[in-house]
Amino acid sequence: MMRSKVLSLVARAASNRMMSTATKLTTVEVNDKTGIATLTMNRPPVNGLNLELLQDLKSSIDEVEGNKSRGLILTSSSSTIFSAGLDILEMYKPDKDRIRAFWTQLQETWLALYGSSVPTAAAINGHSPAGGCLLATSCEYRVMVPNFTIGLNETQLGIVAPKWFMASFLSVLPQREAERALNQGRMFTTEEALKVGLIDETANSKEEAIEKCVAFIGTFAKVNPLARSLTKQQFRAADLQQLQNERQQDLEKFLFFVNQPAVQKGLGIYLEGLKKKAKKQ
Ligand SMILES: CCCC/C=C/CC(=O)SCCNC(=O)CCNC(=O)[C@H](O)C(C)(C)COP(=O)(O)OP(=O)(O)OC[C@H]1O[C@@H](n2cnc3c(N)ncnc32)[C@H](O)[C@@H]1OP(=O)(O)O
Repeated sequence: MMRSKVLSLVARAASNRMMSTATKLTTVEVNDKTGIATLTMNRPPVNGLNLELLQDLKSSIDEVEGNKSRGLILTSSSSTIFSAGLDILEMYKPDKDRIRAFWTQLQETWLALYGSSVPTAAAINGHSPAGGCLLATSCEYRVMVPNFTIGLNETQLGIVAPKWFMASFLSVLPQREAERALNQGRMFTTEEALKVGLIDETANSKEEAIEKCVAFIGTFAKVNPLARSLTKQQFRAADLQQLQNERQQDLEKFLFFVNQPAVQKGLGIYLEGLKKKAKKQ
């Protein structure tokens, strides 16, 4: 029996970056029986990670950290998309102040998720490119539904994944696999992802994926929570510290890169391609 506690009612959905409406972009439901929180992204059509969704994700993660949940499961309300990654509209012809806030928020959200003290798992119930893959690989365990794709495809867009994207990827894949996949901008099918170890299990539905995430989190039931979380944090400390130390440089590097005319041109062409494809469907 699930008592649905919507802990995070969030505001300011912006499918257009100038417009804000009172829609919740993330919800957190804590299961009374298991004590595990399910954090659901809800920004149609593709859970594009814009400033507001990133803010909501961060406050939901904080909420879960603060409410003594036994674990966090990240998933999506869409039946076909986990997250399409960063909202390209945030990076294409960007507003000067907003893009700073956007990247800073992305850093904060990653630090909170990758460094979370509670056990984390992703129920990947749809496509999960780029920033979507970053969120999934920031969790400790991944269960994915068949017939979708996951990966860091940045080079396909003519952009370069920052070091901390690579750190998350490398926490899951061996260096050789990670390097090759990133250089290729490779998207893995569910089956390929399982084979290479990018995901831990497959499931036939979102519900089954969540059950498997619950079972993973359950493996810690008899482990001392403080010892577990300190151990996790020691494993991740170097990656977290590196970004903490370089946050300002990382921001300036991103701004410099994204504002290059060639990068802007590439993003424009990519967006146009996405829009044409969407119209054809
Ligand atoms: C510069 C330093 C490093 C920066 C790091 C960046 C990391 C990133 O995350 S970059 C973003 C990379 N993401 C992608 O490449 C994903 C692109 N999207 C897709 O491949 C597909 O949309 C999908 C597989 C996720 C879903 O396919 P589906 O057929 O269901 O939906 P579509 O018809 O393609 O899309 C619907 C709608 O959404 C728009 N859209 C899709 N993805 C994005 C996005 N990432 N940002 C902004 N908008 C996106 C798409 O254009 C359609 O819009 P319209 O309905 O208005 O045409």
